Amino acid sequence: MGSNSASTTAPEHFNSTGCHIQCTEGKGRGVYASRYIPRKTIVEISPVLFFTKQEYEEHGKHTVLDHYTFNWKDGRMALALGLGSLFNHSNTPNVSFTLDPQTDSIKYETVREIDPGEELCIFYGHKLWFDPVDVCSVQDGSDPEIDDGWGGLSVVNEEHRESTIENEALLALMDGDENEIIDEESLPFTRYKPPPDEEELDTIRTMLAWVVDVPDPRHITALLKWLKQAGLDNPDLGHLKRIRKQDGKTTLLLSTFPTAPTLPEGIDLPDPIQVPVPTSAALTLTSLSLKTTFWPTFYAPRRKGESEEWSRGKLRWAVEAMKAVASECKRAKAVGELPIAAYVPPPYGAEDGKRAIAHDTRVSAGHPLRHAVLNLVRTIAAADSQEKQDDDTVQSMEGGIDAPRNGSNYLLTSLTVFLSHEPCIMCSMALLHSRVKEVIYLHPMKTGGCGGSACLPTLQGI
Ligand SMILES: C[S@@+](CC[C@H](N)C(=O)[O-])C[C@H]1O[C@@H](n2cnc3c(N)ncnc32)[C@H](O)[C@@H]1O
Repeated sequence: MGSNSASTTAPEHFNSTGCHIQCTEGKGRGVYASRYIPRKTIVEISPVLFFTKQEYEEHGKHTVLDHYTFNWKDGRMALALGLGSLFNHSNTPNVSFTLDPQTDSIKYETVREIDPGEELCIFYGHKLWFDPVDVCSVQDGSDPEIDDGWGGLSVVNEEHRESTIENEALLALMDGDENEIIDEESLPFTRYKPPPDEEELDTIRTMLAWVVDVPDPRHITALLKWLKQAGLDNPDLGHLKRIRKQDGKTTLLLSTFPTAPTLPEGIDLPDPIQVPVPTSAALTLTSLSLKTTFWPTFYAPRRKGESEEWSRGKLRWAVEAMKAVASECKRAKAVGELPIAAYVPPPYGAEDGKRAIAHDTRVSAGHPLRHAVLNLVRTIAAADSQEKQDDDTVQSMEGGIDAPRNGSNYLLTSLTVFLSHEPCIMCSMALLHSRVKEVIYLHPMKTGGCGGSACLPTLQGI
């Protein structure tokens, strides 16, 4: 795009905010910093020229203007005048923009400090019509999490939301019967593709579980009842059979908790022991026979498409959750923290359940580990522990038994965590340890532990 003339530097732009126009190989013209620009500097306010949809469809779309026009809030097509049309795209933008319908203009503001010579970029959206060259990302080797802008959040950020082409597609997808399933190809996110099932003995992933031999199989019914009452029928072990009958011996699977469960009194049992058991169901028959050598495992071949289907209703639920994340990011930003947030809502369709939200507090706490995810996990742990104390008080008042609730020892069993940014390896491990069901994030990170630098759940030994 634009002219790639031999002279690559134009005079400094007369908006005098320290920007000039310059050409780059593969991108055409772009906006560059002539000098150091502090964070939160308004570098440009561009007036906007409007076209009707019809004018755009019949004319604009077939001209070079197509590279510059975008949807305004009310459905008209808009063209930013001034520098506005010359900001190139980056996945890690250093400039955010706000549409102002009062003045029919767009405000461009830096989201971090900009060094002289750096290009100023905005985030166009996730579906680009060209092959992006991305040099706006942090260039000085500093921590991208610290220097993070608003990349990715524009999809759910109210101020930016309606300016992206994909938003119209998103609104259309959410519209209609809540139970209607959305085609996998139309979903507004990409799924991390799990690796194929383990089909070699030494690649089977296992975890340690407590088991106990039951010398008299007539006690099995009573023991299964006890497992339930004791809260040990954890969904985490749902892929494994509870009882193994081998070489004339009956063995009962108890739990994967770190410490051995206290066995019921009145039944004569040996001490529990720990054995390795598969971490997931068998997806193929070969894997089934291998996994069963560790412990009897259920055979659960994946359905076509392999992963859980998404309905329009579930998408609406997820978009609402992401809006909560974006608002939390704004709150964090307003108090000088990094705009990184994590949110866990009750599961889709559930009327009630755990709910918590947290943002990064590394700046105010002066603590390098106060990542949003760790703050979220701590919030949930604190709430759980408070709830348990309250339950204990009620139980002791009522003389009830002190039994953990089903799956209550894990913090995020069956829950989805929504994040502004892909969690780092430390946070991914915390989520995994909390037995999170799924993680949905907006902004991928090179250092991430959910597909960026590694995908933790797929690592050998985890
Ligand atoms: C709004 S214009 C930006 C200014 C444009 N570079 C020019 O010279 O006029 C959008 C166009 O710039 C180009 N562009 C923007 N960001 C880019 C990027 N990261 N990599 C490659 N081309 C980019 C694409 O051709 C796109 O259609």
